[in-house]
Amino acid sequence: MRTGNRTRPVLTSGPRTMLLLNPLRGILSARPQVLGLTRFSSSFVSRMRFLNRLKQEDEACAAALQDGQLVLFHRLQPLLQRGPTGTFRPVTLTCSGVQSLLQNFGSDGPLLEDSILIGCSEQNQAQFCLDVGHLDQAAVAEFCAGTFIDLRKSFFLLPGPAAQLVAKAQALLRWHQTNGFCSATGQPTHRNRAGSQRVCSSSSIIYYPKMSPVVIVLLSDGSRCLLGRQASFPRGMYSALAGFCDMGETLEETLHREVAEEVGLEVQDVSYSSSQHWPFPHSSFMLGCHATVSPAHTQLDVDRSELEDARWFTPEEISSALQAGVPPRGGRPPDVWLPPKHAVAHHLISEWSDRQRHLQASE
Ligand SMILES: NC(=O)C1=CN([C@@H]2O[C@H](COP(=O)(O)OP(=O)(O)OC[C@H]3O[C@@H](n4cnc5c(N)ncnc54)[C@H](OP(=O)(O)O)[C@@H]3O)[C@@H](O)[C@H]2O)C=CC1
Ligand SMILES: [Mg+2]
Repeated sequence: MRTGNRTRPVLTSGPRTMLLLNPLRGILSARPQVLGLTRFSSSFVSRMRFLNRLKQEDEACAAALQDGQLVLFHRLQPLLQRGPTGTFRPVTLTCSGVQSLLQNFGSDGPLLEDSILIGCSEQNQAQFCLDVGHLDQAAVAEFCAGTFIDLRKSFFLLPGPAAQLVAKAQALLRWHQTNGFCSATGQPTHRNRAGSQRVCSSSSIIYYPKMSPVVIVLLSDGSRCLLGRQASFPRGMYSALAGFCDMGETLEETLHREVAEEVGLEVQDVSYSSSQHWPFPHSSFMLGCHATVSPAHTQLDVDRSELEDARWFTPEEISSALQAGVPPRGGRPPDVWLPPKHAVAHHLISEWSDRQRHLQASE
């Protein structure tokens, strides 16, 4: 591996360099006559159509890569950098920056073309990710003035949108790494340019990246909410109840079944709140709901093989746990604390707490 005489790659994640980017550069460079986009369409609509076209047209995607931003991973760990204000952000490189990095390290492994489309910036620049796991991790990190950090840690260090982007990128990289062969024929599969699908070379079966749907529910009896913890959770952390959807189930059926299985209660009303892609341990699609049980039937019958504990919490207990936040690493955590802000469980608990506060204020 050649490491001497290195030219630093062009970083695009800093605020100063971002200002230099032409906002329409990503779109215009990717064959605008083919894309059929105009400067004047809604920026969200044009971004979505741009991305969709890049998934469908290999040539357009290759052109967008030349003008794109890349997030680097090393064996599924994202490369992060601490910004001037102390907050973390993913290191993003230009295409030529990654090319010079690969050349400098004498890379004979995966090439720039192995990068996977993950999104489009507000400045209409296509975003890609690339795993350089064949290179020396410490040397690449030093070269890019960043650090490769385990996804679980990265996810909570990054601000929300960056955390979701990095989680999506890792999920796609992982999916490609583990879907190189057709499960029907055993023959190799080949990806399209964007990396949004793989096709069996023999049967032409098309494979798309997979997520497992999970229902997560915050149960309320009108005045309290129910939280539980698995033995595998960090000590003291309580969360909303969650469970994987079985084949053929609706969201409501999963919710009713999981609540019955885990705590022995019958759900009355269900309302949808919000959703989230959750990368741990593998890609889940979390569907967050609120649900009620009758105040006359709140006696828990906890399945101890699934949950170590489950209890009803008052609005005051929830409010003070929300204020206390996530305990710092090391030392003894409090008896009860709640999932961090990035988790849909936190969102459900906050929503319930706000609603209780409004109800109490209006009484
Ligand atoms: N973002 C958030 O706020 C939160 C996210 N979560 C996530 O929700 C997910 C589900 O919660 P959990 O309570 O564990 O789920 P379940 O209550 O469904 O229990 C998990 C068990 O279900 C079985 N199972 C069924 N289908 C699948 C599948 N597709 N993938 C993996 N296991 C499956 C496995 O059992 P077996 O091995 O016996 O077959 C597994 O051990 C977890 O991945 C967790 O990380 C949970 C809480 C909060
Ligand atoms: Mg569960």
